[in-house]
Formats: sequence, structure tokens, C-alpha cells
Amino acid sequence: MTAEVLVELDQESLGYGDQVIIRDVSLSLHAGERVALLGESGVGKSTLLAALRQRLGQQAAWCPQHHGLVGPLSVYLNIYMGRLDQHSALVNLWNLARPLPRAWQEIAELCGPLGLEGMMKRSVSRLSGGQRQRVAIGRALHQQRDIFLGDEPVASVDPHQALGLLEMIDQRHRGSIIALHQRELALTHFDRVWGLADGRLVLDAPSNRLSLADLDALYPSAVASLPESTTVQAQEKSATPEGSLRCHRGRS
Ligand SMILES: Nc1ncnc2c1ncn2[C@@H]1O[C@H](COP(=O)(O)OP(=O)(O)OP(=O)(O)O)[C@@H](O)[C@H]1O
Repeated sequence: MTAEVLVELDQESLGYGDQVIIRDVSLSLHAGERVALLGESGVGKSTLLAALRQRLGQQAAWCPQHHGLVGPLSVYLNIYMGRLDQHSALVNLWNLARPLPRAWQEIAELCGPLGLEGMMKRSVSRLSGGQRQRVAIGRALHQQRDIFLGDEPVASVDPHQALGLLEMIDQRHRGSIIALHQRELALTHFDRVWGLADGRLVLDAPSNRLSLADLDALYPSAVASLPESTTVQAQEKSATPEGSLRCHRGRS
């Protein structure tokens, strides 16, 4: 039986006003699927996530690239903001002055595994980059939505922490789409990779059918600036007779 489709695009062009950034994109996220979204800076990852977020509405938890935290406010209040729309204005105002016991307890339970225990009263402006990133993830988890959309949510943490955070995200969502630049992580942790290049979705394949060389093809400028002998492509070129890059497309 095919898994339920959580969100899909069918030959759509995405952009801003008259400016098309990604052309004719068709894709679908299935229940239980974790998708890594890769591509060079400026290729359109945030644009695609914004379109999916619009499509999903209240079903999507959202962790933006620049966190969108309020520096002078505490870790507790920043995470609480994930569910601001679920309370009345009066309750939210009261919570600014005196934390609601139930919300405090729920957020404390999130802060433990996020590595933020003991920091709930600290203002976000006094946190490190990695700690801020974990607060932003905490706020998205606190939303308690079906599907997690993240724009480089693990860019500022070490690889071990990144894995722990991704596992927390997996446990709490039916599907996820996460933009990132860590190619190894895309292959080891995710079920599927979507790759953008030249204004198109050029890669849509299960991660277990891909190699680092396939992902290198999404970063032509980076590969071009390296000495040939140091690239994965170069190493694979010498190992494969055809020496060509493979670019997969389509569900399998
Ligand atoms: N609000 C906007 N209005 C017009 N153009 C935009 C807007 N936001 C982004 N763009 C343009 O769209 C293109 C894709 O940007 P986008 O932020 O989606 O790329 P990205 O892959 O997420 O980049 P990065 O990895 O650097 O975050 C860029 O050329 C950018 O200048």
C-alpha cells in the first residue's frame, strides 16, 4: 500500500511576483518520510519551503533560517510563542508577567532534551548561536503540528547535537522537510533527498540510492573551486569507467 501523501506540488513554478525562482516543480511528501532539501546558496530552498508552508497552513511546524527569536525575552517565552495563537490575548499577556504553570511544565519537558535545562529564564540575547538554534527548534516543536518544515535548523550545532535534534523532530512529526548543507547527514539520517539546481528540482531520490558524488553535483561552484583530486567526484571518476555524474529523478 502506498503511504498517504501529506503535501504535493504538480508542475508548479515558484517565485516572487513575476520572477520565477523554481520552474515546473513536481514533488510529494509521504507519511513517515524525512526529506533533506539540498542545493547551493540562493538556489531557492527557502522559496520552496515557503510555498510548502503556505500549502500546509496549520499542519506545518516552522523553524525559520534566522530563528525569528525575540532577544530580550526569555527562552521560556520564545518557546511559548509557538502556541501564541492557541490562547486568548489576555492569557498571553498574563503569561508575560507570570508563566502559566502548565505551559512552564510542558516547555521544561522540551528544554531537557534540547539541552536548555536551567536556561528557561535566561534572555535569548545571552545565548550562543547553537543555543538560539535549539530555542528556535523548541518553539517549532511546541507548535505540535503534523509536519516539520525547517530552513537549516541544525546549521549551528555540532554533528552529535544535530542528530539528537533531528531525532526529536522525527519522534514528534508524521513527516519532515529540512533544508541543510551537511551532505553526509542527508544520506545517513533522511529517507529521501530533494536537490535544487539551475531553477529546477534536479534530484528526487531515496537517500539509500545516492552517494556523496551525486550530492556534489548540486554544488558545482564549490566543486569547481577545489583541486580535482580532493573531490568525491574525482575519486569516483577514477573508480567508474564512464566517469560521469549520476542525477536521479523520480520516485522508486
Ligand atoms: N522576498 C523575495 N523577493 C524577491 N526575491 C527573493 C526574495 N527572497 C529570495 N529571493 C531570491 O530568490 C532566490 C532564491 O532565494 P532563497 O532564499 O530561496 O535561496 P536559498 O537556497 O534558500 O538560499 P540560502 O541557502 O542562501 O538560504 C535568490 O535569488 C533570492 O535573491
